[in-house]
Amino acid sequence: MTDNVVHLFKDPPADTDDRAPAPDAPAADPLPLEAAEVRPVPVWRRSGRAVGRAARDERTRAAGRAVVRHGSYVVGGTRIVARRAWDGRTAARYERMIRAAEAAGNLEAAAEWEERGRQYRAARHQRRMDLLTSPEPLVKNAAYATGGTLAGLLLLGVALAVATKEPGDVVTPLMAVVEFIELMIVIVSVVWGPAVAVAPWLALCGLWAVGRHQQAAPQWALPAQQRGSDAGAPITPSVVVTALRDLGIAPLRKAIKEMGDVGAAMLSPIKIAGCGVEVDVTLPSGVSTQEVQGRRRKLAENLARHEHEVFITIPTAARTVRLWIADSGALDEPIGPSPLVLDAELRADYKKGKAPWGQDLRGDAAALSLYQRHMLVTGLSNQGKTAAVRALALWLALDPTVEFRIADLKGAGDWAMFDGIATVLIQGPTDDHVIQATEMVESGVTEMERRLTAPPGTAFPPLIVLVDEAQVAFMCPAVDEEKRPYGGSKATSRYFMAARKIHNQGRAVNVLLWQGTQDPTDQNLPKLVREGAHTRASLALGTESQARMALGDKAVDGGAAPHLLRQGLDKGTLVVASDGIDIPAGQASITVRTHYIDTEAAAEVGARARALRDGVTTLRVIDTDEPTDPLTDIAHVIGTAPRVLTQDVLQRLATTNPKAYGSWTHADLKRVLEGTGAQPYKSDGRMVVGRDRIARALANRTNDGSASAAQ
Ligand SMILES: Nc1ncnc2c1ncn2[C@@H]1O[C@H](COP(=O)(O)OP(=O)(O)OP(=O)(O)O)[C@@H](O)[C@H]1O
Repeated sequence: MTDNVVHLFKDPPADTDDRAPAPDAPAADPLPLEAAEVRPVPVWRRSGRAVGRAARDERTRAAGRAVVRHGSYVVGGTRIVARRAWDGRTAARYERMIRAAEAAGNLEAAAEWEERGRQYRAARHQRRMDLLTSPEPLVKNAAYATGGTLAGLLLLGVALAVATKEPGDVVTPLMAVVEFIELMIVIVSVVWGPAVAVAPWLALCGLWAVGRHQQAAPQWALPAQQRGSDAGAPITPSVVVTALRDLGIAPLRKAIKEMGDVGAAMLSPIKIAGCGVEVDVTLPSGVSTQEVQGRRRKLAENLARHEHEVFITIPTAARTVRLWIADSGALDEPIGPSPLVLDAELRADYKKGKAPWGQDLRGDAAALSLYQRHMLVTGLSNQGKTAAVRALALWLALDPTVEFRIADLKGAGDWAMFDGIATVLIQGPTDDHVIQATEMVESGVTEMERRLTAPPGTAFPPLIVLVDEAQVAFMCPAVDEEKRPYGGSKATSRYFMAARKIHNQGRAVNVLLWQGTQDPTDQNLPKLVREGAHTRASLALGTESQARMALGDKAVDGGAAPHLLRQGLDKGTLVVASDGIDIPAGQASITVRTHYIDTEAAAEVGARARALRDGVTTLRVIDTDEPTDPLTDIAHVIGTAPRVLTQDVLQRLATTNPKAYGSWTHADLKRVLEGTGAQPYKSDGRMVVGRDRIARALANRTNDGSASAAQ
């Protein structure tokens, strides 16, 4: 019969699993390795993997998060509503505020809250006592009200009956009220059932809404846009308090925990300040302002900002730190061009004016008074030091009474636009340039000493002696013929001693030293020279110890942190310590983002400054080995001015060629010019040398020369 069976499938598969091999069957070959590995995986393991895959699937996780989130909203909302109700019914709020004030060490506020709590309790007690005695008047009042209403309705009915002449109308108003009440009862009896059914759901929705509004769910369960994307999030009191709490300062954490919800009592109102916000934090007792300052990076990260976007300063109020928190990325936006470039009519006033330098972090204009202040600007290389000092010099150049003597010891042409403005312009990095720069500073000392011996009441035009890249001078190994070094910081070091002398006495007679220096060390910027400057400003620096050199301990202890500026990114941003700039009360320094005036724009401003001046001749120091021709040199130092004071001629000659003219007196000048027809003469009561007379003397000499040559 089996032969007659027709299989409905082709070659049925051999079911090797279920059937044991026949005892007499030949032993099967052992399975090759590959075959062993593809053995089916047990069902339990496959199901486990499938469950794991499903659990890891993003859709499952999103669904899980949604369930937890919405559940948490309800639970959190219930907690919040319950606490609000509890706060409303009890004195818990006052207790909490007292604890917060105590934790913050503010005993005055604690006493005030205690008093408010006492008043609240007294009022509550009074209400309860009133409740005990209230039923009798309540009943009475209800009886009066009912009687009054009935009487009123009847009166109305009587009036109606008189009007309609229907005696039955007396009760019409009364019946209308009865019918209305009946209708209400019907409505309530109809609505009551569904209302009772719906009310719990409405309450649930309300609690959910409260929880959702307060984001009362774990961070990980929140929607993606609220979770972890707090970079640049607005700064709210709770964000600041949480950031402070998580700063890792145990007493601060403990105090904030004790304050609970009212930790924000430590904060002043958060104010918009430029491209960021500002808030003062009164620290609880036991927490020092220094501890908070020392954790700037952590605080910034807790506030979802970069370190350079948070500034911590110490205002006047005790135990208080002032936080300035930039809007995310705002500090990387450039500030606008300088008013010097924008306003072609701008003029400077050395004494009363302020140089428009840039903006402070609040976005307010930062202007610096340069009146009688020595200046030191430091920073790492290529951070904008020259541009910052030059911006100030360009502004001051718009006051034609100011004389500049400039040595640029880099010599890359950054100061070339001062040709025709400065009376001395040295540009170059070699030892020879340092020697000339030193002699230029020494000529400043000579001028200062002359002024110091002038009769009291003499007015002195400002003289700015400016050395850019002054570290080159301090590091110069050259020595003069008396073996005195030009560089270094010994008592015999010529640059150092000249700088110190100007620092010590130059201010009162308007002889001021401005120095720009790079990457300060004790060697390239000696302590006495750093301390002598009234205005100290620093661009990005490498270390805190350099910041201390640049700005002084007081400024750094007060929060100045140029070492935290970002090299390369914060170009042109300076931390400034000076009484010439408005610094918020209690702060020791201010951060200024300077306007950048590039070399081209600087040349334009320079041209305007030159036009305001009366033909200044810039001396590029003459090679001292050249033979001297006094008449030509005098003509050169007079330049295009019609006449120059003999004193100034002597001084310019000494600057140009100190070897030849350094020791010259009025008598020498007179001797040389005698018989040339260009002798010094009196003009407005002062001895001067006239340009035209010198030119004539030179021309006569040439003619004489050519005449004698012709003979
Ligand atoms: N206020 C500014 N804003 C933006 N960028 C600036 C500013 N000032 C300078 N820079 C940029 O920094 C570069 C270097 O400026 P600068 O030559 O003034 O630096 P430096 O510190 O004097 O350099 P070095 O010490 O090497 O002489 C400029 O070419 C410019 O690109």
